[in-house]
Amino acid sequence: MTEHNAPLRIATRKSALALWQAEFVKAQLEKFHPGLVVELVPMTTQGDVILDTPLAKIGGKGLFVKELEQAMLDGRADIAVHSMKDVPVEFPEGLALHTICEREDPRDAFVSNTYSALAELPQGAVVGTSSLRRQCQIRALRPDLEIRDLRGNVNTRLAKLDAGEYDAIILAAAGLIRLEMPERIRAFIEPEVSLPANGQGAVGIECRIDDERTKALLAPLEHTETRVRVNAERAMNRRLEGGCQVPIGAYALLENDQVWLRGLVGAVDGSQMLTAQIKGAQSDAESLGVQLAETLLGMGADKILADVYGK
Ligand SMILES: NCc1[nH]cc(CCC(=O)O)c1CC(=O)O
Repeated sequence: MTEHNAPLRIATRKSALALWQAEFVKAQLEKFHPGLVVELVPMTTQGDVILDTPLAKIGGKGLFVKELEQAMLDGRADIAVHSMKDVPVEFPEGLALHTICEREDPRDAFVSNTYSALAELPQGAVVGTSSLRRQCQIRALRPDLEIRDLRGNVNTRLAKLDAGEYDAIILAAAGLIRLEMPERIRAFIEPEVSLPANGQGAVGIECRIDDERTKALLAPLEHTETRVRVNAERAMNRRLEGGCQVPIGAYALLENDQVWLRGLVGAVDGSQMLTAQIKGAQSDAESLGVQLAETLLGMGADKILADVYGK
């Protein structure tokens, strides 16, 4: 048993963005619970070490969370803070996503030192992104552009842009805003052009399901609207078995008491892009996600995803 005044330990990756998110949760916890001591436990994950192989080939985003989850299961840490879009849809036994914090801007951002928007890029311009979701949507809009892989954390990606390797790169706006580089965003790419990844811009907190003290401490950080939106988006991905890095977009908005969920499944080469949408009651957020996934599967998403996974 943990003593009631023991420090709360946050397992975190060491990238600038991961540390920002961990510090953000630490500050929130300290604000809500004066006197609580919160410590960061920085860790290196497999995903941080293997930088030269496309993510889909080495087992996907789960590689960024495994070590953090083991630390919680071993009792070396109490919580892990994640970018929701990097959290696999299923959790290991004994752990759960307990809290979802208020969402930052969910849109993709166009970043360039030369051009001010996607539409202004000249024919054949080189665009960097390693996200299949971004690739297929950009290809559908601008088949003339040359898309090249771009890996690494946010600062590494910006350095590659600045070194002249790309004419432009696409990043999540949320990362640039959090790292206090909003001026890097030359244009926001609206969801109509690039549907965001499920959970993009939201921070989630994972802990042991039997850790009542930690769950009580986390309760005030929960943001209900974000939770409903992300639940709908993740339910869609889960039904599509979009566990790996796949060209899937899922984006929910709340309108009055309704959820408006849009989904997208694309072929990587831009040859096919399926989109669908659904509206319904907030209390049905998850079943709306499942229904939308089934609509997309019925439109042919099953064949596209089988090709991506090489099944
Ligand atoms: N895949 C990496 C990743 N995971 C979370 C963010 C930041 C935005 C967020 O919190 O969703 C980023 C960077 C990016 O996609 O540009």
